[in-house]
Amino acid sequence: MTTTLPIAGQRVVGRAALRLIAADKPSVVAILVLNSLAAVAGLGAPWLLGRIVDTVTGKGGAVDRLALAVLACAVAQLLLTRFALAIAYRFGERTAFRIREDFLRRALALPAAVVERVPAGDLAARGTTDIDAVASTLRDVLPGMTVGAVQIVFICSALLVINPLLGVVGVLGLSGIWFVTRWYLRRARTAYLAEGAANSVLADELSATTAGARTIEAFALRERRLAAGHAAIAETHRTRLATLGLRTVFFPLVETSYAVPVVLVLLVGGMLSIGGRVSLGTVVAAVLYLRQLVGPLDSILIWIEQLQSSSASFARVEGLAAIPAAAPAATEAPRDDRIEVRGVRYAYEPGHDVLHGVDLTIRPGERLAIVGLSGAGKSTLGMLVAGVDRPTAGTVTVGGVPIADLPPDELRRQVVLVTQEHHVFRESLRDNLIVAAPDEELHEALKTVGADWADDLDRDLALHPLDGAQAQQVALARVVLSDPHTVILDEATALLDPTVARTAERALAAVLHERTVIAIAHRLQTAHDADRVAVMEDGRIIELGTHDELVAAGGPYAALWHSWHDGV
Ligand SMILES: Nc1ncnc2c1ncn2[C@@H]1O[C@H](COP(=O)(O)OP(=O)(O)OP(=O)(O)O)[C@@H](O)[C@H]1O
Repeated sequence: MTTTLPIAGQRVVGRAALRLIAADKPSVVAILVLNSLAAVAGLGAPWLLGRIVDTVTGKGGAVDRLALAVLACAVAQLLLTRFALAIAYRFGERTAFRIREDFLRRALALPAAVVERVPAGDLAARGTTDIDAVASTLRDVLPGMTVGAVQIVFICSALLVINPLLGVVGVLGLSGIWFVTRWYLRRARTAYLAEGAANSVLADELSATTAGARTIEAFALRERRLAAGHAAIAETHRTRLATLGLRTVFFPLVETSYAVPVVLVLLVGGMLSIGGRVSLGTVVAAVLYLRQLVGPLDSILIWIEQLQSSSASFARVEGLAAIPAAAPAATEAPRDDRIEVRGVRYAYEPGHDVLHGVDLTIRPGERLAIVGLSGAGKSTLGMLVAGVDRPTAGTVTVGGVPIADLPPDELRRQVVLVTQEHHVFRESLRDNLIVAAPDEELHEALKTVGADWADDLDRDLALHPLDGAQAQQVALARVVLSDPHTVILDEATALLDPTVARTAERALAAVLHERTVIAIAHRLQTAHDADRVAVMEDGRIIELGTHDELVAAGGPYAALWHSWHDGV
């Protein structure tokens, strides 16, 4: 069962955007000022063209000087825009950097148990495509909106100044755009959130399909995966069509709304001009201003549209902050190496306990095997004893301190969980060993686990990847370096091929030497060799004792043992 990552509300997104803007105030101010000046420079041309018309019709000054002024305005606008853009791009990239860093920090601060349960595709989509969408909007939206807004304010003012009546007619004629935009905004956020969620599901399906390629082949699951993939693609298609559908209504309506004020000004201006109350040049300038409004209005509306999609993305990025980070670490150090599990319950989903009050004391130095049918709760118990998550009720302590509260460095010295998943990072071999130690110690640890191939600690594992057996040796070398008193083995060598498993088991034996071992046993031979065996069924320990005691007791373990032993 997976957990869905939360989505931040509009207010949280708004505050986060303001924080990002406030973090780079000088750039924002420069962007606003330069773009405003560029917008003012851009206003010179229509007014000057109006004067040229009046000059030609015999009411003004020299045409050549006016034409030169038009050119000067254009050059000033070009230069100011260029500098404003350069600052805006740098601002955008710095901001993207900040969002990415924050996202990474938040993702790493999530409790490991949460990370394991969230769909990997969703986390990846939020960390890549969503952040990209936010970053490019922040980079472009500020200059885009400023230029647009300043131009609109100045153009409308100019319109009102050259002729107040024509100005009012023009501005009123534009009001239809407001209604159209309101209609659109009411629907867009939900539609874009649905699109983002569908994209995440698709990313998840694709990553699950690639990660499970072997299983799919082995169990002939191709058709089932195709059906699941098809459903995810169909949902992406449907949600994309929904947002595109909104745009197919929005943009044509806006286009039509632009013509309304021009027609009105031409009608009113024409009548006033015939009556001699306004010059033809003024009507021409008013119409040119209105036509000039189309550019900034268009860009503002495109930005509003873009803001809808990227604020949905930002809501997904910020959603991560809504998950409580791992609880503060314990300050107390464990008194001894004794691990106690008392009255432990655990639920992956609220209300559905998979452990129902487990009690267990793990004696320092013992080898304890946990056996039971699939789904009995063995891995869950192992995960809690390893401090990956806290129990829903009850306690899991080492030396009297709750294990999951230990700071990572301390926890690593107490208990380490070894599973069949060996994470190798795209870094050097040295960095992959994780524990900072002198080279001799690192070599020694690698030698202990039989990694004869590992002579170069600087080997770049991104360029020269490890095979399965080598990756497992690196994982075991990490255990040697952490030097915990207790190691939990959960299917540590179960899925490896037999030749590799033998090497791995030799390495494992070296690692386990003189440590407490809790082995989640899939082969009863492991239980036979252990000091004690705990038998789990439906989230409870139903038997606990030595192999011989349990066989003699003739209970569930004895039955399991006989059926396995007779089958061998
Ligand atoms: N991530 C998870 N989300 C929801 N339920 C889970 C999750 N992991 C395990 N469970 C459920 O918890 C119960 C115990 O599972 P657990 O993996 O601990 O059993 P197990 O004994 O280790 O089984 P196996 O031998 O198959 O690994 C099962 O019902 C399982 O379906």
